[in-house]
Amino acid sequence: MPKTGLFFGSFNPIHTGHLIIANYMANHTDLDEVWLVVSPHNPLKKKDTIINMYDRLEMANLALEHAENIRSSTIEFSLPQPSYTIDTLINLREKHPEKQFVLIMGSDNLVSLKKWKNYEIILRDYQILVYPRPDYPVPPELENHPAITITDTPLMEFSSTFIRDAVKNGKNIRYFVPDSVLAFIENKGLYR
Ligand SMILES: Nc1ncnc2c1ncn2[C@@H]1O[C@H](COP(=O)(O)OP(=O)(O)OP(=O)(O)O)[C@@H](O)[C@H]1O
Ligand SMILES: O=C(O)c1ccc[n+]([C@@H]2O[C@H](COP(=O)([O-])O)[C@@H](O)[C@H]2O)c1
Repeated sequence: MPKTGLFFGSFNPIHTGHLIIANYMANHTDLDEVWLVVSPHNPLKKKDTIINMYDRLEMANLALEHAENIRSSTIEFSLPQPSYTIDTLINLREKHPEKQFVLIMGSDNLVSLKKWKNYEIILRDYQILVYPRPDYPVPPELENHPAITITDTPLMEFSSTFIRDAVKNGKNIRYFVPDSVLAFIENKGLYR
């Protein structure tokens, strides 16, 4: 059964950290592919900091132009908002019974997992590959949980928040995002 990693996120905007994680998961683990699922609205985030989902998708597609075994997914664009992960997982399972889905998340999301809708069902029914993130140690009660695998990958101390703040302050963000994404942000005047 093909194994597909689902990397859910706001991607506001997508950055080099996301791309390194997606590439590691798609090409250095036993996953066959990774789908980067652009979420219209994370239930735990205020909507006013999140730009239009189509611009976020476009940036993800630009960033993934040369990626191997990684593609974007718009599955949540047609589902109710905010975007509850369990609802998307159930929908994907129905649509793709031939695939085994595995979740990919940074350790910050693992820290807030207990606030997610039906998180016990997620932990019961899905494997989760966790990418460690500075300042977000894995909660001890989840460290040895059978659903969870912590990957042995380098820490990257940057975030979409850092990029949005830098753009607002007129700072240079080259290399934090791919050149194509940088050009898109500049041309559309995003995050100013
Ligand atoms: N530097 C990083 N190291 C590890 N995981 C990361 C990193 N940046 C993002 N992630 C993970 O990528 C996924 C999508 O993240 P998201 O789009 O929220 O990016 P973010 O940088 O955390 O954004 P924001 O700063 O807006 O909260 C989440 O699972 C998050 O944990
Ligand atoms: O299902 C939930 O209750 C839930 C709560 C918080 C976050 N999520 C999802 O987790 C993903 C990570 O979001 P983000 O903003 O950290 O990139 C995104 O797809 C959210 O919709 C899901």
